[in-house]
Amino acid sequence: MSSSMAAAVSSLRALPLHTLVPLVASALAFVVTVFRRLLRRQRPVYLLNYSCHLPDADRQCNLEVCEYFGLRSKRYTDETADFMRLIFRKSGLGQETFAPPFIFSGKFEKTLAFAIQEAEEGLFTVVSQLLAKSDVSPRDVSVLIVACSMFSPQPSLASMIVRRFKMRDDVKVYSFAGMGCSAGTVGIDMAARLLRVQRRPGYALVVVTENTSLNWYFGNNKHMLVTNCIFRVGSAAALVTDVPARRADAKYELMRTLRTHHGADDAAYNAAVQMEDEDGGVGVALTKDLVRVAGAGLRSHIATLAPYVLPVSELLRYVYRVAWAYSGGNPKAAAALVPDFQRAFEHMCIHSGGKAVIDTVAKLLGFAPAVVEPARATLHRFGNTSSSLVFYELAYFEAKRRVRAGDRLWMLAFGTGFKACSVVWRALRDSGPDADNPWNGCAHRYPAALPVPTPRRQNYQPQPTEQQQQQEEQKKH
Ligand SMILES: CC(C)(COP(=O)(O)OP(=O)(O)OC[C@H]1O[C@@H](n2cnc3c(N)ncnc32)[C@H](O)[C@@H]1OP(=O)(O)O)[C@@H](O)C(=O)NCCC(=O)NCCSC(=O)CC(=O)O
Repeated sequence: MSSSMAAAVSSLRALPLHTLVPLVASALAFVVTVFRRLLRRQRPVYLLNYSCHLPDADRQCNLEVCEYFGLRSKRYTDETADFMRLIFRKSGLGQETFAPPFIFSGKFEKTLAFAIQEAEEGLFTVVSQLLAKSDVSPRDVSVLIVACSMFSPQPSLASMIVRRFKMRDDVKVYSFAGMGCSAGTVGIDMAARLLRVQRRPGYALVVVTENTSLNWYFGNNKHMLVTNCIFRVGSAAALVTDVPARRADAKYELMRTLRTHHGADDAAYNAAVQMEDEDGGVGVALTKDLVRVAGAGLRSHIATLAPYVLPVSELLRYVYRVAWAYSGGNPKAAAALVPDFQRAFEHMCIHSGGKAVIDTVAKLLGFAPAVVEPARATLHRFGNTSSSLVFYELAYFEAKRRVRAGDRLWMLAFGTGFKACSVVWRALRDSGPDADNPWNGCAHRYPAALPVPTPRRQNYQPQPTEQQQQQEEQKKH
């Protein structure tokens, strides 16, 4: 024992018992806490890379394509066609979104074969692109998570991928449906949890898509027609890993995930539901209440998220503003206050499930138009592609070369149920567009290509359809 140690021990011995006991107890508690923390420390999880599907240009779906399909199918009344035209014009979708294969087939029936074709095209393309550019073999993948809300075939979409890419037989496969547009973020959360309980570091492949073929709605229920007008084809795949050696190649590190479920509330549960109309036509109904439900869900979601992501200065500022409003006798104003999330994140991938959804998030969180520009651009270019939306939005930031090492990025998605899910990333390096970035060749057109915002419920005069014009002509003669 060195002389200084011996001196310390003898001075400890000299202490009275009532001082020595608490001192030793606190020191022991400190050592145990540090040891337990070290044992429980989770391995960092990285987003190695991701890939989004860009269907062929001949699958682009402008208003003319929709009108032609509607007319030729002979399944819609004039009033219904007018309604869809109105929603299309107001939706914030551009003229280059992608429709499922059956729309272009000349057959006006939804069939399982078309749904399988739609699924295979999206899933197989994104998985091949992603594995190739990440230098990962399909046999390296230990966890496979596949999500598609509206289509759940047997064997599952996950099995289709295992078969196609000849994955190993101990791959842990999870295929989930009915989770709505939040499934992409839920998939990342699930991948991180599954990797962390594995003994050895590995790779989790998360593949998300939506499939509208079998839920294309041929009827007159307006809530179900809105789905036809805003949902479009899109898929994404992401490779999540906790292999320490891949940190140098990874684009982002996962900082936090948060999932909140508001389904205990009837209105939230019923906001978006798959149903049959009175004639037995199946589709997904989006109620007008969905936007309010999304706002309420977001409020409770951010109340949980805020303490984990906001800097202390912003939390204190928020508490001060709330206290000030209360002390001024204005509890309503106090309840409406939200912290400034722009102090927590440099980039935000906000769920772009519809124009009104983006408007609601922007209003509630006090975001300037520039903050929601990527969400509006994604809705305009790709439509509501459901669970893959947040990846198309991430690709937008990269296409615009806005991501710098150290930047914090917030993915926020809503899903039927009704649920909200957040994923927070930190950029490990500057990122530009990959060769398969779906915005290559069009990112430069944004935000200029976005339509001028129109006030909701503005007077709108529907244009006569081709059929109506012909009837008018016939009447004249
Ligand atoms: C549909 C819209 C583009 C319409 O634009 P505006 O709001 O500017 O237009 P508006 O208010 O004048 O409405 C135009 C006409 O559409 C009708 N209308 C609007 N929303 C409707 C709805 N959900 N069901 C039935 N009708 C609806 C209005 O009554 C009006 O008809 P009339 O003139 O006859 O009175 C917008 O409201 C919107 O973006 N809504 C949100 C879409 C949505 O739910 N997205 C989430 C998808 S689900 C998701 O993302 C999560 C998941 O799936 O998991």
